[in-house]
Amino acid sequence: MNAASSAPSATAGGPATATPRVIGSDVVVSDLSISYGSYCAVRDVGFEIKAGTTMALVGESGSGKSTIALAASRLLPRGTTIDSGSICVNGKDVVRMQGNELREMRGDTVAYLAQDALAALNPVVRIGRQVSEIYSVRGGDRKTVAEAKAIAALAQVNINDPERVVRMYPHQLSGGMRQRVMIAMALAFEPALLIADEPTTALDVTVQAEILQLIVDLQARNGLTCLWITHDMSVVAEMADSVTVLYGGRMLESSDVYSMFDTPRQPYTRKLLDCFASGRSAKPKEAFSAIPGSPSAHSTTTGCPFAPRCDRADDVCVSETPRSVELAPDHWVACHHPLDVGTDDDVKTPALAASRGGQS
Ligand SMILES: Nc1ncnc2c1ncn2[C@@H]1O[C@H](COP(=O)(O)OP(=O)(O)OP(=O)(O)O)[C@@H](O)[C@H]1O
Repeated sequence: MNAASSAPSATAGGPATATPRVIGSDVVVSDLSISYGSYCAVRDVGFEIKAGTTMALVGESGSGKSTIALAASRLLPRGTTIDSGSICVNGKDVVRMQGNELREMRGDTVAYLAQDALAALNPVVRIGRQVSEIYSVRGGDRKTVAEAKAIAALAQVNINDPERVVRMYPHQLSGGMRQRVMIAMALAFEPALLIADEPTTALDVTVQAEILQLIVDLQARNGLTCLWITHDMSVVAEMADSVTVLYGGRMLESSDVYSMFDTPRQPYTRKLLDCFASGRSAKPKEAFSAIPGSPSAHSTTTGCPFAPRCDRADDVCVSETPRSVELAPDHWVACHHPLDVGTDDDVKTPALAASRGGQS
């Protein structure tokens, strides 16, 4: 797809049902290519997230999800180049920001929530100081005002007894509590876009569910736009309004979450969903689905990056990069041999409806 002209758009209708006060913004990523030295990790990626909705960026390890997340937060490591493209939030291109505009963008417009809260927090500084410094340093508040705001921010993310928690160090908190602190810090200045880079991967399932619910609640309250990075389709089923599937740094499919789960058109997406469905339904001794091969072994500049592992691939898949085509309204697919609709190619994933309390 030429993403600049035809970025797929998210469709509302996901978990948040209240009418929120929308602070979020449309996000439009166009023709984005990013390289680590001579290695191109992201190629010609484009998508759009409607204000107040959540888009999940999914794909196996190494597909380029975090690279896009870091680019949108302008946190890419030194030596990384954004070769082309734009990432527009609130109508402004984050890629081209410099100086004060860039400093203000971080936190004010775009907030980044990392997977590892323990690594992100300073181990020798009490929680209260870490949170209140956001208000005093960035917001210019007096110390007492900043401390009061820190306590209020911790209460907002359902931390009980925040007056006690502000006196604690990060290692004294559970993983879930640390992630709540990180969410409070990320949302301190009501950013337009929250980028959540697998923030629940390190947590056990019950804490994970609590954190997911917290973000859904916060989103329903303030209409935050969310880019959710994950390889976990059950999290996608829980959280996303729309989904973009990456593979080998390229976008293979993008649509609203229901079309993606019910009528995936890219064979790779279908295989990801088969893994998800088998993980949910597998009885003891029943085999889990897996995708044979590994993505890291196949870095291609021409052809479909999934071709070496795809059972539908032929010569054209190897020699020509598929263009992204809108096969149904807002359903974009890059594939020379897309799956058919209304045949056995469809997957019905009741788990999605169950995750959404029966919505469909
Ligand atoms: N700092 C770096 N230097 C060089 N190559 C990198 C760097 N960071 C990532 N890469 C490479 O870029 C590609 C995309 O990596 P990225 O971390 O964006 O993928 P991902 O989909 O987020 O994977 P994961 O789910 O494992 O985090 C991979 O091949 C990776 O090895």
